Amino acid sequence: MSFTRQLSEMSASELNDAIDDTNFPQAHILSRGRNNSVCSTSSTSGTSSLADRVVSAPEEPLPASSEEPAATNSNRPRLILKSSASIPENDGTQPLTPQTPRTSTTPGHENCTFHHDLELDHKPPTREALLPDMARSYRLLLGGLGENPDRQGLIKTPERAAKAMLYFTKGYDQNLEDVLNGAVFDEDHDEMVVVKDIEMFSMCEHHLVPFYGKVSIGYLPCNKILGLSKLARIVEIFSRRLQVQERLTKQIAVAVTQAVQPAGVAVVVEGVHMCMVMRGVQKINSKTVTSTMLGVFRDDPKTREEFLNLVNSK
Ligand SMILES: Nc1nc2c(ncn2[C@@H]2O[C@H](COP(=O)(O)OP(=O)(O)OP(=O)(O)O)[C@@H](O)[C@H]2O)c(=O)[nH]1
Ligand SMILES: [Zn+2]
Repeated sequence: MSFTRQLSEMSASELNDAIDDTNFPQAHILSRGRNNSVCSTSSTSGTSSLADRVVSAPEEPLPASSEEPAATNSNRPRLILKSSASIPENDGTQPLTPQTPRTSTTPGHENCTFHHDLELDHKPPTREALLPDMARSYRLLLGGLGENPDRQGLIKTPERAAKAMLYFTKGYDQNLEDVLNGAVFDEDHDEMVVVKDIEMFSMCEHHLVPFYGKVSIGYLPCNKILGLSKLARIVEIFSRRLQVQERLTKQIAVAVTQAVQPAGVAVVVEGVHMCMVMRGVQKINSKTVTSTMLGVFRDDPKTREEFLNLVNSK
């Protein structure tokens, strides 16, 4: 079973629950590199999902150290990444990109070539097969507004709107493995990588109106780097769905983790929610900032500060 399939098999809420307590490998299985950066020394490879990387926190106390981060003293239950699980090396027998059409192995979804993460309960085999039903719904909506769906200006609107909605949610049809396209490179580099101000357009799952903004992503590599554009593509996978900003932020962080197993990942999302601008409280200048800090970004204040300084610099 491929790495992506395993990631995909987690529902949004499972993913959310899992990440809430995610921490990176404990000090006893880590070697210290650059400053306080940490890389797993485990050579274990192979496939693993977040779910099967959940292990109990070690019984033995962590080594006392002045550098010991406060986060490791937390009493809350923790998910620990068991090893440096990675996308399987391509030994030449497996294509990097799955065959198309891709199908699901999940019962009831055998013919499905989209919704890899199964966030949606769906029947049609392709996204386009959704169009007629969606267009009918938009037509009803127009009627519900008191409009005449048959007047000239609106005649094609239901189909246009359906196509637009499919576009706004096209992330459901994407998966990490395809998007990465093998652009993960071995590189002896352990300095922070930051790509900031990546434009993001998403759809508020509560009101079905847009929220938009920018995403900044940082990671501290452990001998693997990611093609730079892939960070922006990861943002697309998860923003082009019905979302809440908090989940979007976490999903991006987890995907970067899955892609390159870094020592840490930091994601900051700054969003403007049209549901708060055009309606409701109508606060046109409010911005929502969410962040997910994993691994060394969570544990080491200096690393986190370095990232935030880079993100906030003009
Ligand atoms: N946490 C979070 N909340 C969001 C997001 N997008 C929209 N919301 C909120 O979802 C909530 C829905 O609240 P409800 O009271 O059920 O809906 P409502 O009556 O339309 O709420 P108002 O927006 O306050 O008018 C609102 O507070 C929205 O601001 C998001 O990305 N994250
Ligand atoms: Zn909303």
